This record gives sequence, C-alpha cells and structure tokens, in this order.
Amino acid sequence: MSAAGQSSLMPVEEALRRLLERADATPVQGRETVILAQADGRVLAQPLIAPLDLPPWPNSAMDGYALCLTDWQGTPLPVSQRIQAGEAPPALQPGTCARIFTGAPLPAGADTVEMQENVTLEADGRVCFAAPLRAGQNVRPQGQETRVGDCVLPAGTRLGPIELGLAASLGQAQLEVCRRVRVAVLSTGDELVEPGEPLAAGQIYNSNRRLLIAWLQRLGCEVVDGGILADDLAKTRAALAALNDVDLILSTGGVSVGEADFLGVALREAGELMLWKLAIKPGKPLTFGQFRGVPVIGLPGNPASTLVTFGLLARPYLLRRMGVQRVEPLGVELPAGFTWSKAGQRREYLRARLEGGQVVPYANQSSGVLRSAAWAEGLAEVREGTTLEPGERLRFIPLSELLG
Ligand SMILES: Nc1nc2c(c(=O)[nH]1)N[C@H]1C(S)=C(S)[C@@H](COP(=O)(O)OP(=O)(O)OC[C@H]3O[C@@H](n4cnc5c(N)ncnc54)[C@H](O)[C@@H]3O)O[C@H]1N2
Ligand code: MOO
Ligand SMILES: [Mg+2]
Repeated sequence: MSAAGQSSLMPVEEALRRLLERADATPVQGRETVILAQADGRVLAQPLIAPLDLPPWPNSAMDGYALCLTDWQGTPLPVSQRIQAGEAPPALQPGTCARIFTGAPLPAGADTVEMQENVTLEADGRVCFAAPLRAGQNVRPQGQETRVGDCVLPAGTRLGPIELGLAASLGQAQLEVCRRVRVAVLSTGDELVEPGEPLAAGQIYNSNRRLLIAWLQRLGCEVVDGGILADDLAKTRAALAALNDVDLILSTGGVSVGEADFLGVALREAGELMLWKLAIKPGKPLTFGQFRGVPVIGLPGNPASTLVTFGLLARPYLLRRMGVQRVEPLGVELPAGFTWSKAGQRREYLRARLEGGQVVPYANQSSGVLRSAAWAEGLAEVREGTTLEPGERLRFIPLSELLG
C-alpha cells in the first residue's frame, strides 16, 4: 500500500479486522492442564461441562422450618428433626415439620420452607405457620444453576475470578487451558538506557519495555525479553532472525520514516509487510508483518503511541490467537466535557478521565507524554472527521478494560 499522504491511512477498524483475520489463521497450538490456583488469566481450551447438578440437592434458602405444604392441614406442626448445612437428613415424618438452616438439604417429603421470623412457637414446641404459604417458597431446587451436561463456559473463555469460582463450584481442581503465547519484546533505539544506569547526554530511559512486559504478563503471555536493539539494519535483521521460536515479536520504535527507522525496512525487505500507517493518533506508523514466518508487530516508539496501539490493536490480536472471541473493549458513551473544533483525519484516542460525569482530556496530548495515561482513567475516542461541543457524546474506553 502507498505510504504517501494522509488519504492512504488505513482506518482503525480495517487494521483490526486484518490483524484478527491473521490471528484466526494462526491460533497458538497446544494446551496444558493447570490447577485452578494457576489458571487466572488463562484461556479455556475446551468447554467446561457441568459434571453435577448445582445445587446437587434441594436446599433451604432461609433459616426456618421445612414442611410438606401439599399435606398440611393448617394446624401447628411438631418438630421432628433439626437439619444444618452439611448433614444428610432422613425423610420428613408425615404430619411434622423440620427445623432447618440456610444451605441445609431439604428432607425428602418437604417442599416448602418458612422463615423463622414468620412463625410462632406453641408452649409444647409446635410451630404455628401464620402467613399464607406458597408451595416451594424458600427452596433452592436441585439443578437450578446447572444440570449435569450443561456447557457452563465455552472454549475460548478467558478465566478470571468469577470463572474460577464457578469451576470450583463444580468441583474442578484443574482446567485444560491454551498454551501461553510466547512474545518477544524488543526495544529499538540508540538513545535508550535501562533504569538504574546513568543517563548520558542524548539518552533517555527505556519505558516501553517495562510497560509492555508488565502488560503482557497480565495477559498471561510468556515474555522473552529481547532487550534494547540498536538502530542498525544488519542488527535488526539479525535480532529478528534469532527470535524464531516465539509466537510474536513485539517491538517499539523504528517504524516511522526516519533514517534510523529500520524495523519496517527489514520487514519490507523480507517482503512480508502487511500493515503500515493507520488513521490513528497516536500510533500512525503501527506496523504489522512477519519475518521468516514469525509475526511481528512494530509499535511506534512514542510511549503514548505504544500504549494506545498495544491496547487497541496488539492486545486483541494476542487474545484472539489464544482463542478468545470477544477481544475488543466495550467502552461507554459519555458526554464530552470539552470542545474539539478541528476535525482530524486520524481517529484520536485522548488520554482522559471523568470529572462530574463528563470526559476531560489531559492538557498535554503529545504522544511522548506517558504521564497523560497515568493521570487518565481511559481513552476518549474522537472519530476522524468529527468535531465536538461540550455535552455531545463520545466513546470512552476505560483503561481497566484494556489492562487485564
Ligand atoms: N517525517 C515524519 N516523521 C514522523 C512521522 C511521520 O509521519 N513523518 N510520524 C511520527 C509519528 S506519528 C510517530 S508515532 C513517531 C514514531 O516513530 P518510531 O516508531 O519510528 O519511533 P522512534 O523514532 O524510534 O521513536 C519515537 C520517539 O519515541 C521515543 N522512544 C522510542 N522507544 C522508546 C522507549 N522504549 N522508551 C521510551 N521512549 C522511547 C524516542 O526516543 C522518540 O522520541 O514518528 C514520528 N515521526
Ligand atoms: O501517531 Mo504518533 O503516535 O502521533 O505520535
Ligand atoms: Mg522514528
């Protein structure tokens, strides 16, 4: 595709569509069984099928008295047994009721529970049921949550606290999950030094490496730290060639048109450049291709560009390669608390937060300013070709939706 001119910039949706298409064509192969304690953030490789009914037996939703409403004549009932959670009661004797507590199994023959607050006790201990009773009230029937054989979670579900709790409730000690995606992180730039080192003239600290490694780990990826790569074509080729055992090479920097930008050059030379130059701000020179068969995503080096393009493009791509179907953030429509007077040609993602229910952008939206994102609570999407007045609605994507 032509590199010249803003008019040839690819819309964000189209870029994402192509990335996901490639991800669908190259799912990571392999699965492993992990214990629940290690399954947070992983992706189910096969559906979770309920091996039991939940609850496994009818039980009481309240502390009170269980009776057989069908046979009840309206008279006070003697208490024939007392049932706590964890017990396995005998059948209810006809013409009696059972003292019962929340979570305890209903005895066979009982069909209804009355809360203890609604009954009175006779001097001889018999129970008077005063309020009108409804058959089945306060009973949690067997299988109300799941039935044996139900598909409770489909393959491709990303496991979080809720899914792990659900798997535990079904007695699963371990789950079969998709192998971790192996991602190599490369930071290109002669100017980069690692935190802890002294900073010489012309140098800056490498922030993208730490940001990406921490984020990838949250996504459940296995990270191969490729360190800092010099701005040199031969070294770039060699570094890409050496990383031949990963599922993705994720680099930052070196994708624009400068004379020290070699990542794109190496991919183009290899004849495998698939995406370059998107209608997105920040992040225009986002690059996608492959090098000798290994997929490569080149994120633009400016820290806010790295953040936005990783969150909106690389993250969905990685999740989809793990088999996750819904990979895009939902976002919410909220009123703008600012004026946007110049319709841009690129879709802008402003680092913004909510103030009084309105979206307010950080004052400095330079793509070099990572502090904007630390201040922000989300990305405010200003679509290409649009202007905004305060009160008009725009899409706000909470950072919390992207970071996990
Ligand atoms: N003539 C043009 N120049 C530029 C264009 C353009 O269209 N025409 N696009 C600009 C845009 S937009 C972006 S975004 C940047 C992208 O540049 P690169 O991806 O090639 O990145 P670098 O040039 O290597 O670095 C850009 C910037 O980011 C700093 N950086 C890089 N890596 C890190 C890191 N790991 N940690 C912290 N900071 C990093 C680097 O020092 C530069 O300041 O190109 C524009 N130029
Ligand atoms: O698109 Mo670049 O990321 O504006 O700075
Ligand atoms: Mg550059």
